[in-house]
Amino acid sequence: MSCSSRRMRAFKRWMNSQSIEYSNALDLITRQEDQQMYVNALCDIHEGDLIATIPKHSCLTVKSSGARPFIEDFCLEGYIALSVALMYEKSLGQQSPWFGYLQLLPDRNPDVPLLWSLDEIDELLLGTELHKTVKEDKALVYEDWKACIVPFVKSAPIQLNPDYFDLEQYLAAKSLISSRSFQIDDYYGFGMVPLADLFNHKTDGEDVHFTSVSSHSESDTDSSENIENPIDDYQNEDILCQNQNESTTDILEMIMVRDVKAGTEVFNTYGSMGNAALLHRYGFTEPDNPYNIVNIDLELVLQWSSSIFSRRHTRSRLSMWKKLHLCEFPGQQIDYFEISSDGEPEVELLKLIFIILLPEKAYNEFDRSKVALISDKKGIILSEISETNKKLLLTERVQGALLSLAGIRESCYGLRSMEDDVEALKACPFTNRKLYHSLVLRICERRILKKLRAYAYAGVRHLNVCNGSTSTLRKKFRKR
Ligand SMILES: C[S@@+](CC[C@H](N)C(=O)[O-])C[C@H]1O[C@@H](n2cnc3c(N)ncnc32)[C@H](O)[C@@H]1O
Repeated sequence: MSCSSRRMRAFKRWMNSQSIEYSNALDLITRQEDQQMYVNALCDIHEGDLIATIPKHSCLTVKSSGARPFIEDFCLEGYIALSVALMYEKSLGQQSPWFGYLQLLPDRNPDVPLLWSLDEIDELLLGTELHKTVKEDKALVYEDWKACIVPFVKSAPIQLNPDYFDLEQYLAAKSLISSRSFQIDDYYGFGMVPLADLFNHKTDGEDVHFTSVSSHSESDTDSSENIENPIDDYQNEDILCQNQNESTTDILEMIMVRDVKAGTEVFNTYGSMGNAALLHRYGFTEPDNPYNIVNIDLELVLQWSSSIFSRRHTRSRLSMWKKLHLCEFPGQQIDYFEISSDGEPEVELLKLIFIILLPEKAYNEFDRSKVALISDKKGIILSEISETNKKLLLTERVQGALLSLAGIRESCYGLRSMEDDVEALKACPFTNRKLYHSLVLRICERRILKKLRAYAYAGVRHLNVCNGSTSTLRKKFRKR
């Protein structure tokens, strides 16, 4: 019997000891090539079938861990507290009540970019939405470890083996928590949920819902809350601190939300996330993910503006846009603008570009009246422009600016062209997961930028047809 089959058998025995029950229609599989686990249907399973029940006390959380009193005394919270609980239980080895579960898990999830080396991050994530974020994450994790974990180990009232709490172990715990934890309820907060964490994710195509059944709800009738989405806001202390006294229910249920044929995989969903978020938290991407986005940083727009106009011009237009924005959305600061998966820029980006490009006379007029001229005859009130009528702002100059911005954003990916990336992906074995998923991310982001260019060009073409001035415009854009 292979090592992975032995571990799976031990896990099944442990589940039995914890009263975790699951349907005999489920096959828990470990793929030999890469040791990835997943769940298959052994026979047809139908919508509405209850396929598993998991007592909450079997989940590894801060509340259930033996380290709870020390964690609470030390006032650790959120993901730091759960990491300590996980490292503590691992340090106990066979003495831990979760040994049968922990022995099945990998030591860490090496696909999560937090665990990549700085060289890998620079090489594989250059230009992507994750490049800066992951570098910042790494620095923050080190600071957290130094500021919280080291003093905790030194001052804990019981002897802890520091080898199980070093930086490596903390990073390993963080990668597991990031990719395998679920929000349980207000009492338990979030934690590791055995069995539920063997299901892989499929965007908008899940087969099963993971649910907390409440038998003591306010209405005194049974109610259920879908907790399919593993704690997107797991650092939200408000949620974790509510109702500290008791858990309203004892079990979690997994219920089928569609039919699955025998022999096929049963998928959960981790939520509606683009590839950057999936790679960041779970270490994988999907080829056609409708939630992909690309951001254009405000900094980049200012860089573009300063390359054409004086600094004074850029500063005063920026502050006008900020004033207008804060009037509409008090307290909401914008540092970047989203480009959706179909290449549409968010309206605030168009407004900012529009204001930057207003000729001096029109700008002064706009400053007085808040009505901006979009042509000799037509004026618009900028605050009345929303996502639905934003195309009104697509003047010829705004479209030109969008093309320039798409070009500047594209240059962040370095010297390798999109075609190079596509070729590299074709040649990349799926088992080289870091390279494979970072290429998918780069390509899907660059496809969005291509669509942004098409969005701008489409407007340009439309205007040319209306104005009958195709050649002049073409020349203008070739020069840029
Ligand atoms: C909650 S676990 C799911 C079970 C996991 N396959 C295992 O071996 O334990 C989440 C991890 O599974 C992998 N995973 C989940 N869904 C995936 C998908 N659609 N494609 C590739 N990997 C996926 C990723 O490594 C992710 O971090």
